Amino acid sequence: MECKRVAVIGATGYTGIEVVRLLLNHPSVTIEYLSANQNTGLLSEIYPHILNDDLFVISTDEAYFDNLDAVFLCLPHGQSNRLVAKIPKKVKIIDLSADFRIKNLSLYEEWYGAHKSPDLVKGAVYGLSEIHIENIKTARLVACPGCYATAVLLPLLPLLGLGIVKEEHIIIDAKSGVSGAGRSLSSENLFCEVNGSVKAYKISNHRHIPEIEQEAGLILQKGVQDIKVQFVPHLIPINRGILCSMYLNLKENYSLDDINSKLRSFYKDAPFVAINANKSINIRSVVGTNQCQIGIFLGRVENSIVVVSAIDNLLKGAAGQALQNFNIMFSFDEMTGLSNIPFYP
Ligand SMILES: NC(=O)C1=CN([C@@H]2O[C@H](COP(=O)(O)OP(=O)(O)OC[C@H]3O[C@@H](n4cnc5c(N)ncnc54)[C@H](OP(=O)(O)O)[C@@H]3O)[C@@H](O)[C@H]2O)C=CC1
Ligand SMILES: CC(=O)N[C@@H](CCC(=O)OP(=O)(O)O)C(=O)O
Repeated sequence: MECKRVAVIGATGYTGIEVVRLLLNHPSVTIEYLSANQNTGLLSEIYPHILNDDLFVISTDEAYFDNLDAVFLCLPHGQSNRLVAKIPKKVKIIDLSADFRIKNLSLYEEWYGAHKSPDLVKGAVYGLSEIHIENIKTARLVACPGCYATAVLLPLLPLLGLGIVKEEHIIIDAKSGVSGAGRSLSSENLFCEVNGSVKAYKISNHRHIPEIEQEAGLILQKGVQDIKVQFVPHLIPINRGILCSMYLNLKENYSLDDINSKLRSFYKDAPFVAINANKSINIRSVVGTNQCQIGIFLGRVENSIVVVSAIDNLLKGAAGQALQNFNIMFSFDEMTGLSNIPFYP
């Protein structure tokens, strides 16, 4: 099959270098160039785990787009929406930032500031692969979801959409490894600050709340701000991975077997989503993979369930889902370049 020519903009960040690693194992991709803000030069000198001596990182100011089929934007929020206007329409865009995730511009502005390419927001597709696969197939611009949002929405959306759980009192407790914060320096993420501790942060004030509420509202055919969730993220002293526990109330007295079979049937064609009743879920079993593992349990309170999901924030939560979306956009098998099994222990 013909190779697609791609560029990775922001290739020196944590998600960017994961995209590069995955692309190097993709049989139908040619990397045209990589770019960064300041960290330019031979990639193997910036990242010693990459041994190729022919991959150079240029400045994003010198980025060109004419001969590309696709571009991965792995930039901080507010930078992608600046750049997209320069990209010709024939080039497909896979954006890992939040710039095109939120459909309501005033809501976007509330959380991220003024949008620099508002005209392109409407046509962008929210890139939660399993849920929006049909729209992703024909999309020109895919906005990959946030890492926490992916771990929350994969179990939550079918539970809401199939009428299994109530939309009120959705309680989400999520924990993330430190790579979720990116590679740029911040004293909050220094070893001594993070190691040996766990902290809850941005309680009820995390920027993934609007995208979670938007998608929950859409699946229920309600407004993007009609559903409210309690969301508490925690920073834990590991490099990668997200574990998310959700406490939900059932609409009817469903058995666990019922819920398990409804979810399994919803995801029957989704190679990266694994559902199990009463299976203990952990981060180790998904790190290094594009999987989302989901465990469902009966709650102790009458008519309640507890749902636990785990993903690798840099793969299903970022670069892996981005490549999955690329595969869908270009009609490759969804799993191309993504079929890793995690190492153990
Ligand atoms: N980390 C994660 O788990 C996830 C991250 N995301 C999102 O993906 C995007 C990238 O995240 P991540 O890789 O973690 O971030 P990093 O901070 O690790 O990397 C950012 C990249 O963008 C470049 N860059 C930094 N500032 C600018 C600027 N002002 N203009 C142009 N380029 C710039 C950096 O270049 P240089 O090295 O030269 O500074 C680097 O290549 C973000 O929007 C993030 O929110 C989404 C899901 C998960
Ligand atoms: C541990 C940690 O700091 N995580 C990041 C989320 C990273 C991510 O996926 O989100 P965006 O793409 O929306 O930036 C945070 O809480 O801000």
